[in-house]
Amino acid sequence: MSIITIALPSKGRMKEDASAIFERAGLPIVAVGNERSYRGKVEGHDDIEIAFLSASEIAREIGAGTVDFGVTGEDLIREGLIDADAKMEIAARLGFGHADVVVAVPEIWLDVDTMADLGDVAADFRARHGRRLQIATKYWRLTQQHFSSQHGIQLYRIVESLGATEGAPAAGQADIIVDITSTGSTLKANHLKILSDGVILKSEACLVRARKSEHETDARVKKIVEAVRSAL
Ligand SMILES: Nc1ncnc2c1ncn2[C@@H]1O[C@H](COP(=O)(O)OP(=O)(O)OP(=O)(O)O)[C@@H](O)[C@H]1O
Ligand SMILES: O=P(O)(O)OC[C@H]1O[C@H](OP(=O)(O)OP(=O)(O)O)[C@H](O)[C@@H]1O
Repeated sequence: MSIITIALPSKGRMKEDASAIFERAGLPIVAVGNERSYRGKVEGHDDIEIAFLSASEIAREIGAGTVDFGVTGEDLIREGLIDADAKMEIAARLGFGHADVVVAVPEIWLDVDTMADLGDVAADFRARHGRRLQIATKYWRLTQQHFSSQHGIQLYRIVESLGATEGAPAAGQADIIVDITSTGSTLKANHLKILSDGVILKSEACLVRARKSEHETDARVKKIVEAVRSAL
């Protein structure tokens, strides 16, 4: 019988919650070898293999179809995969790892409250400042979709930020940001405000299935989804 592979977070904020859900689903996970091993099994199910990977790697492996299921954030899936819906299905939203991907601007931009206002700012930016509006983010794809496709804003430049994104405007590295927020305290501490229509994605941890034709005739696939859903 073929092996079904499930990728779970090996570290970080989603690790414990992901394991707990599988435990409640009646699919208790045990490490193969010692505690530090990146391979696991599901007790009593020799045909299921667990791969412990980082949350962003899980998105990539789902896209490549090298694993059957994964638990990761929807933000990482939609940012990491071109045409995500063709490659994967969100089988369950798991109720943890909540974070919103948002557009935030300096609080002192008093007359900028919407994406349309921001579009006006972007259009004037070069004339006023001699350069394009700069957006600090690690979410390139989501930013481009939201600005260009959804709001028709083309005049901007993305400045890649790999951390402390909220500090970029004060540091003069960018004018505004696109990043995740959960409590909002980091935005507040950096005097940034979310635009009223600036929520790009409401993300949470999801059970994601790679779309593979062999899943259609595999009863185990349906069983895993049902077990996880029943644990929520
Ligand atoms: N406050 C938060 N800060 C960062 N990520 C959060 C937060 N709340 C929820 N998340 C979610 O957690 C996921 C990222 O988790 P984690 O930081 O463990 O992954 P990762 O370790 O960053 O992966 P990698 O190491 O490859 O970058 C994302 O889906 C993100 O939306
Ligand atoms: O809205 P808040 O509750 O303030 O959370 C949002 C912040 O948390 C995350 O950073 P974190 O310090 O966790 O580091 P990371 O991005 O490297 O995971 C995220 O990148 C934001 O900066």
